[in-house]
Amino acid sequence: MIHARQLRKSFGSNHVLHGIDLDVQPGEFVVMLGLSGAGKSTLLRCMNGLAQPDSGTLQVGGIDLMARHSRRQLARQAAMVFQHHNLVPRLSVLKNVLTGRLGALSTLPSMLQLFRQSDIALAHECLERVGLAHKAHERTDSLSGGQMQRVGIARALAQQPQVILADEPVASLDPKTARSVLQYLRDATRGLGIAVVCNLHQVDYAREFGDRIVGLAQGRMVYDGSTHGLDEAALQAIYHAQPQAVTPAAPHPWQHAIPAGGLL
Ligand SMILES: Nc1ncnc2c1ncn2[C@@H]1O[C@H](COP(=O)(O)OP(=O)(O)OP(=O)(O)O)[C@@H](O)[C@H]1O
Repeated sequence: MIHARQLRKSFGSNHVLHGIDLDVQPGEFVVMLGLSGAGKSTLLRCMNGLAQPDSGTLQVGGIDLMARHSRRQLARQAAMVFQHHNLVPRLSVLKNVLTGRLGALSTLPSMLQLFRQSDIALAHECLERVGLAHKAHERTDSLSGGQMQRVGIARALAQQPQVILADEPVASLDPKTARSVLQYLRDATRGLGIAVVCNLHQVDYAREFGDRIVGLAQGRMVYDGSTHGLDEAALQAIYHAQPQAVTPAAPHPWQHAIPAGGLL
């Protein structure tokens, strides 16, 4: 699904990603943790084709993101769920979900938004997966924040992607609603074998919903392992990072979980 090797990205003199190695399998729910500025969004943006890595290799759903590719080609493999859901408020819930099908239409039908019956059926099915089938014909701005985020998930599912990239999808939601949204995201993607990489700031949610945790600190992967292995030492490395201390010469108890070559 996702294969990154020695991925590096800088903005001018700001070296943001320092050689990331990451493999994500179908159906896996990977939560990415790290301080603000650790490089989590930049890594997701590289995977979504919104940022171009400087070097290394990166494949998402079989597409080589270091080579030329079309947005449409990538949209069929990777869908994004945003913090502020990026929906069109005045459109119906169903129409917002159908925008996830635009990349699958040829140019003219896409410009005229002429959806096929099969696209409409799929959009209804995606709404059902997030428990919102009954809201299909309501205006999107009549929904609550949690419901809107579920529409964002349904739109991503409607792309029929192999990978969903979620950038802090529950940052603006109360804890109960946040849990319900993450539950829908996990259940829907697991049922369909879609790989998820989800940036979160809440360690509790990461432990509850992640199959696996990836910890970034100052653009380096300092933890890659199970939720059970996310102990104090791992949290210390992620949130109080001194990257020069995290080297093969000074192993941490959880270091076995990090792929070879993934520390520098
Ligand atoms: N388009 C850009 N142009 C210049 N610098 C950028 C750009 N995008 C990100 N950066 C810089 O890259 C670094 C990492 O930012 P990034 O948003 O990836 O971190 P993050 O871990 O996602 O943080 P947060 O949790 O706050 O979203 C920061 O120093 C940021 O200023």
